[in-house]
Amino acid sequence: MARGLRRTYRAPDGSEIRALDDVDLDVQRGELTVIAGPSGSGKSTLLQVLAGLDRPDSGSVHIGGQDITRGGDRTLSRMRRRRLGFVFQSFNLIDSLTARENIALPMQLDGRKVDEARMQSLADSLGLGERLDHYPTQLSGGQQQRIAVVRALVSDPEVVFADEPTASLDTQSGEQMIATLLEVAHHHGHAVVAISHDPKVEQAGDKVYRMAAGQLTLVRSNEAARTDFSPAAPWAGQH
Ligand SMILES: Nc1ncnc2c1ncn2[C@@H]1O[C@H](COP(=O)(O)OP(=O)(O)OP(=O)(O)O)[C@@H](O)[C@H]1O
Repeated sequence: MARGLRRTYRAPDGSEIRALDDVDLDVQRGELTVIAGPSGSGKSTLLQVLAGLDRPDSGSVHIGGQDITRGGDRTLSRMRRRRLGFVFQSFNLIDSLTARENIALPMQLDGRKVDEARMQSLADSLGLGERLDHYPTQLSGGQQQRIAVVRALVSDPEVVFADEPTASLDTQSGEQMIATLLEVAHHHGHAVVAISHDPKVEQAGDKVYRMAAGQLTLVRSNEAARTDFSPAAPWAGQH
């Protein structure tokens, strides 16, 4: 996915900060990839570059055969809307819209029609099938998160990025979120990339990398993780 990424910032005293120092990364469908590491090690910079929200000084990021570090801003934002899904720390649900309307909104803003059957089957598989016509305030914190996950998945993205997905959650909701991300990777067959400080997220990862001073090292790879990935799922294998 990413090769030779470098991103340098200039500190106020004029010195260079290597936020990304020759980073390579491959992510696989059907796997939860976790990027851990201390504050300031470069995790957010990496996520931003992988998701096309920031450009590296050098190196490449390929998503679906396209190098997203090339091309103009419009191409980039279209690629982001069509090929990537995001689960942020705050779920950014709109209280005046139902769950169904919240899920549909990003695709509607992009001028696309939502596949209602896909939405329903994602919601069913995350235990939200009966809740799509509820408003966010009528849902528990855990259910709200899962709405945000369905919203990230409904456009069938190639990669789903999760930025500190458990940071704002209590222990139980955090555990539910981890189970949901694993379900999304293992059962729905998406590539899920989470950056996190949370040891429980790190423990759950199929592949775990650690960032330190802008360098990325693989610390664990669990090859058995993908055995329950079902290519027969209706949303799999369409890329
Ligand atoms: N816009 C910027 N200008 C200057 N330096 C920056 C900028 N953004 C990040 N940095 C520096 O780059 C390094 C990596 O920052 P980054 O935010 O990627 O780390 P992080 O691992 O995500 O940290 P945290 O876990 O605290 O969010 C840090 O030393 C940071 O101070």
